[in-house]
Amino acid sequence: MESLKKLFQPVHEKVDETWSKVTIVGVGQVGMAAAFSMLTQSNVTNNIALVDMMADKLKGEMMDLQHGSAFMRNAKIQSSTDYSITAGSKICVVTAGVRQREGESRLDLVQRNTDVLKQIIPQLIKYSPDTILVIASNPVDILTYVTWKISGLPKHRVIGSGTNLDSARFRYLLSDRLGIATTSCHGYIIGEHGDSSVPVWSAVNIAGVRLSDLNNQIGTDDDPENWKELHENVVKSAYEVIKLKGYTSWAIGLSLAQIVRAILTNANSVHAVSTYLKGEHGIEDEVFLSLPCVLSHCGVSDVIRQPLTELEVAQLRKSAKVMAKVQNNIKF
Ligand SMILES: NC(=O)c1ccc[n+]([C@@H]2O[C@H](COP(=O)([O-])OP(=O)(O)OC[C@H]3O[C@@H](n4cnc5c(N)ncnc54)[C@H](O)[C@@H]3O)[C@@H](O)[C@H]2O)c1
Ligand SMILES: O=C1N[C@](c2ccsc2)(c2cccc(Nc3ccc(F)cc3)n2)CC(O)=C1Sc1ccccc1Cl
Repeated sequence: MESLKKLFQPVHEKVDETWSKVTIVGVGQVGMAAAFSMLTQSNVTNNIALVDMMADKLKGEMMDLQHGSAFMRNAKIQSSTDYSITAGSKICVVTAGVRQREGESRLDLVQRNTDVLKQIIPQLIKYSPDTILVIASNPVDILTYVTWKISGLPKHRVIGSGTNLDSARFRYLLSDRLGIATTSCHGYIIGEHGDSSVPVWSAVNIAGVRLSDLNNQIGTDDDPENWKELHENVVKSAYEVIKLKGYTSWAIGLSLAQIVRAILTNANSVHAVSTYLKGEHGIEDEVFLSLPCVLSHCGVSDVIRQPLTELEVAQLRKSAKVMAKVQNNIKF
């Protein structure tokens, strides 16, 4: 320690900051893309705890990230299979899960991932009782509901990534078709994440110019410009990416980092995420589906009430019934 005394004079004990601590459970493709995004994107966090059940993979991913510290902002990156490492996390992002087996039914997958969440969620709450849970594991809307039930947290502190990725892909495709930056192309996909999501055509706009005002058949089968294909390609591109690289990671990782940034910075910004929707648009069941939500330090502070067509409402209510039916068969 003698040489260090020549290097610097301690003035005050350093503080272990946890005000922006984020836990990521699951160091697979999604979890590590999320960790990398959070540590390298601006204004997210420099304090990450990684948890997984595969000890060697976990340590390897932690070390590999730590070795990039020279390119980060004083990052603190820790990991353990022991959940005590997660203590004091403001946000816990759950990407852990088992993959759908060939021919496996959605319900069977849900039950297996429910059993995974029954191991994870109580441990997270034990060490961070005030945390906000962000779920990415699929089927994300049902698993967000499962997390809400297991955790006992209030609904504003249990958030699913929902159609955040769907909406991002939709905006990219819109941007690509118009030749305008994606950040200036606005649109929301709502409802159930994945194959049954719902595009809100009346909300698609560039600088407030609604495409539906320029083409009142937009999104319909009669539309001569076939804008409906844009939403169809949101789904097709997911399957294409899986076919080409076997998984998806970068877009969902960036999507999770955006959600985390909005919460940690008390942004009050609007994002399509999966939230408790009983009572919205005539939904009667306790389900989690996506609508544009205001994200702030408390989690979901508001749900935006977009004017929807009868068809859009019907699609939303149909997804709610499908979710409720699956949820009623889950063994907790
Ligand atoms: N919501 C979305 O838009 C979206 C997009 C892409 C992927 N996903 C979903 O994200 C999830 C993760 O995908 P992936 O490609 O990273 O999978 P992956 O198999 O690469 O990683 C999953 C990780 O979870 C870990 N894990 C499993 N059980 C665990 C437990 N009980 N405790 C701790 N860790 C555990 C595994 O060890 C593995 O490292 C999947 O459910 C996938 O469908 C969602
Ligand atoms: O980009 C993805 N990749 C996944 C994936 C990642 C690793 S293995 C599969 C994907 C891709 C294609 C289909 C599909 N279906 C699925 C349905 C229920 C589940 F529980 C799990 C997966 N999932 C997981 C997923 O949710 C996405 S987004 C996505 C999927 C389908 C339609 C539209 C979108 Cl925006």
